[in-house]
This record gives sequence, structure tokens and C-alpha cells, in this order.
Amino acid sequence: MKPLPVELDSLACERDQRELFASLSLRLEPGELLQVAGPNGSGKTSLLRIMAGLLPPSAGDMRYGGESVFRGAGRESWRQQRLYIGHAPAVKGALSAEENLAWLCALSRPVENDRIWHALEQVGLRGFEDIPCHNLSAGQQRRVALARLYLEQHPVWILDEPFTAIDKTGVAALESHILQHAQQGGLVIMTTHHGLEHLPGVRCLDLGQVN
Ligand SMILES: Nc1ncnc2c1ncn2[C@@H]1O[C@H](COP(=O)(O)OP(=O)(O)OP(=O)(O)O)[C@@H](O)[C@H]1O
Repeated sequence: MKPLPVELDSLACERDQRELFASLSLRLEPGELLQVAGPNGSGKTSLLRIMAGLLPPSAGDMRYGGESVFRGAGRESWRQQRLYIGHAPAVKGALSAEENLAWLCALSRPVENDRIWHALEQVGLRGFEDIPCHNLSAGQQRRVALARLYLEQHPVWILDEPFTAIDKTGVAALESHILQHAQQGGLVIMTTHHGLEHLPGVRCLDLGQVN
């Protein structure tokens, strides 16, 4: 799937009658990596959830390839184009890593088991495929969610704190995978309190500065 430009047009978010941001406009081209930064509570997760189509904005619009992602046919097609991984691992504790991934992928398109095993191997979970996730560590559960980045074919990735609970080696591997996705023309929008200055071409949107 070839990514298309993403445009934020005067986007605003209010929660509990408090304005988090207003008149947020920017255009992202395929191949870009955007880091949404800002202090705790500045609205990073809220913005990512709006961009994922999971939270309505209080004003403004967002377009993908020129079509609003909040209305009509654009809404459904956006959900097939973007992969959203929230800050909680969102794995079901009673299911194994393999079962979780089969279930999560089936929501968009079923995948074969050998591809699931390959993805779990990429995130260092070889040998842990069949263990119920409630018996995995916090970092391992996070890795189960992140295995989707090796499994699914969405052009746009929206990642909320993907490095949380991941060890140093895992962070380096994930950074390189994210960079590779952008270099191959994908679009990445992510929040992280982890510095990304050492990665080439990262664009930063600081919500602490826009309000
Ligand atoms: N479900 C909710 N209902 C009402 N207000 C919320 C809800 N979730 C978050 N908020 C409020 O919105 C504000 C922004 O929260 P958000 O999670 O977007 O910030 P953040 O920048 O991601 O913070 P952090 O760096 O701590 O993860 C906070 O003041 C929070 O209290």
C-alpha cells in the first residue's frame, strides 16, 4: 500500500472543558517520521487517538490523501491504512502471544501462523509463543504488541510510547525498524519521552510549545 500525505487542518482538542491544543495544522509526507513531544498532560496521547480516529476532535479536520478520516468512506479506509499501538500493551492475558497476534490481525486481515512466529522471533519472543501473556513480563507483553510492526502491512504507523518497558537492545532494534519503515516510504507518528535526536530526519511537534 502506497502511503499518501496526512494533513491536520486547524485541529483542536478539549478534555474536561480544558483546551489541550487548538488550530493545529501540519502536513506530513510519505517517508516522514514525526515525534509528538511535550510535558505530561500536554495532550500527546489525545492527539494520537484523534489521529487514529478513536477520539473526535473538538474542531478541525484531518485528511489522508485529501479525504477526511472522520467522515464517510474516508473513515473506514483510514482504519485500514493506519496501525495504532497505544501506550498500554492491549494483549489479552489468558491468550498466548501467538493467539493474541492471530486475533489482533484477524480484525483487519487473517495471517498465517508461520508469519506470526517470524514476527515473534523478530521481537525476541522465540520460545514464548505458547505461554499465556499474563505469565510474560511487562517488556515481553509490550513486545507482543510491537510484533504487529513486523506482521501487518499498514503504510501509516501511530505509536504511543513504543519504547516503554523495552530494554536497550530492544530499543535499538525497534528504532532501526521504525527508521526502515520511514525510509521505505511509510509514515510514522509517535510519542516518546525517549530522545530521538540521534535518528536522521525526525520532525518534532512539541505540544508544550503550540499552546
Ligand atoms: N478519558 C479522559 N477523559 C477526560 N480527560 C482525559 C482523559 N484522558 C486524558 N484526559 C486529560 O487530558 C489531558 C491530556 O492527557 P494525555 O494523556 O493526552 O496527555 P499526554 O501528553 O499523553 O501525557 P503523558 O505524557 O503523561 O502520557 C490530561 O490533563 C488528562 O487528564
